[in-house]
Order: sequence, then structure tokens, then C-alpha cells
Amino acid sequence: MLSVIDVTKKYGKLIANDHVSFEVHPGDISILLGPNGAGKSTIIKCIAGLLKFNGMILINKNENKSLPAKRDLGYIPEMPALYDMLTVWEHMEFIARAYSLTDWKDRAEMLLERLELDDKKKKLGSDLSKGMQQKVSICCGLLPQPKVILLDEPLVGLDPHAIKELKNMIVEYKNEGAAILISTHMLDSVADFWDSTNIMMDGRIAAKRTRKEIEGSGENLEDLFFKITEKEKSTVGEER
Ligand SMILES: Nc1ncnc2c1ncn2[C@@H]1O[C@H](COP(=O)(O)OP(=O)(O)OP(=O)(O)O)[C@@H](O)[C@H]1O
Repeated sequence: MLSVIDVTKKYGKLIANDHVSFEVHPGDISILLGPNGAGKSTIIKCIAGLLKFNGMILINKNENKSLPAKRDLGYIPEMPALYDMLTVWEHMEFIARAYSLTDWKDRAEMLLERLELDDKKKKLGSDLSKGMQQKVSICCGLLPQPKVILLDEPLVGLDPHAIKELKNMIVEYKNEGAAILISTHMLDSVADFWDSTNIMMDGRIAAKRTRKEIEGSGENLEDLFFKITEKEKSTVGEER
């Protein structure tokens, strides 16, 4: 379970996250929506332990910067950051050592095969295309079988096969009880499988819904997104 409790993050005077609170439960796929600059990547980086913030973030009840929390967390960033001088397979080895994984090789092979990287194992990070780097980053994030998974714009730049496989993998992790948070602009791409959503605007959570609530009210996700973000925009405009 992921708990974000009253998180505020400022970059200098700019408030990128303003008292943000939400939860993602085991077995739920939660999507984080919002226009450019709403604060989605910032909260994801706070959860991943990459930024200092005010408030509290718990991963399975452990403070996010603690070792047990880090063991349970998988983070797939918007921009893949590979080591230029490590091969694809060495990236897998690196993660396996960092997480003290045992019996990881078959799993690494399976992940690489599913994302069509099995013939790229000996290639250096610097010799991979942007999409291939993104695929390696996904394999690195998923190798330790995390219980809480953060994906920041995971489908951007992937080919159709990889998009299909990653979506399948996300649903498999959900079915195994992982709590999954996905930041995306591609509403269509997540329409089939999301369970809850938080819509951000100007650093705040402007609306929260479960799928059941939306289906019950007869709205669809896209309508809700525009209703919330366009209304918020005009309200902010009026206040100024
Ligand atoms: N390192 C930084 N230093 C200063 N300001 C930053 C930094 N990173 C983000 N910001 C600002 O914080 C705000 C939120 O940015 P963030 O990247 O979290 O938004 P986002 O919702 O992920 O946007 P997008 O959909 O464009 O990726 C923006 O105003 C952005 O300019």
C-alpha cells in the first residue's frame, strides 16, 4: 500500500505539490492525471525518494526513504537513466546485486524476452535507441518484483508490441496484489484497467474518483478530466 500524506514540495518559491494526499491500495491501478506542470512527476519523484518534501510518504507502512520501503518500491522514470558502459544484461546483474536477489536470472530472461530485448543482452546502454533504453528501465524496475510500482509516462516512446506487453504486465502485477501508480496523459491507453484516479491541477489534487464512482455517475474519464481541469483553470483565472 502507498500512502501519500499531506505532501508539499517547493522549488524555491514555486509550490509544485501543495498538501497532496492520496492512497493506492494493494491490487489497485491508480492513475495520476493532470495538465503539463500540474505536479505529477514531482509527487512521483517525492515517492521514489528523489526529492526532499514536507509531509509523509509510506510504502507498506514504512517511511519511503527507509530500506524496507525501497525494497518494496519499483520506479520506472519518465526519462530512462542507464549506465552507458554497462550492457543490458549487466544492468540486470546490477539490480540483482543492489536488491540481493537470488534466482533472478530466469526472471530477467523472461522480462527481456517479453520486451523483445533478448537479442540485445550484450549491447551497451549507450548503444540503445531511446525506446530500447525505456524497455531496459522497465525491466530494471520490475526485476525485484516490487509491491508498489510507480510508472511515470510509461508508454511514451514504446512500440506497439511493448505497449501491449507492458499493459499485460501491469495487470499481472495488479492481480498479484501490487499497488500501482501510473502518471499519464494518454487516457485511452489506461481506459481498460484503471481502478482509481487522482486529477492534479496547480500542484493540488483537484478531484479523486474510483472507477465505480465514474461508471455509476455515467461520466467517462476524459469528460471528467476536461471538466475538472478546465473548470479549475477558469476558477484560477477568475481569482486572479
Ligand atoms: N527541478 C525543478 N526546478 C524548478 N521547478 C521545477 C523543477 N521540476 C519541476 N518544476 C516545476 O514544478 C511544476 C510541476 O512540474 P512537474 O514536472 O511535476 O509537472 P508534471 O505534471 O509532471 O508535468 P508534465 O505533464 O509536463 O510532465 C512545474 O511548474 C515545473 O516547472
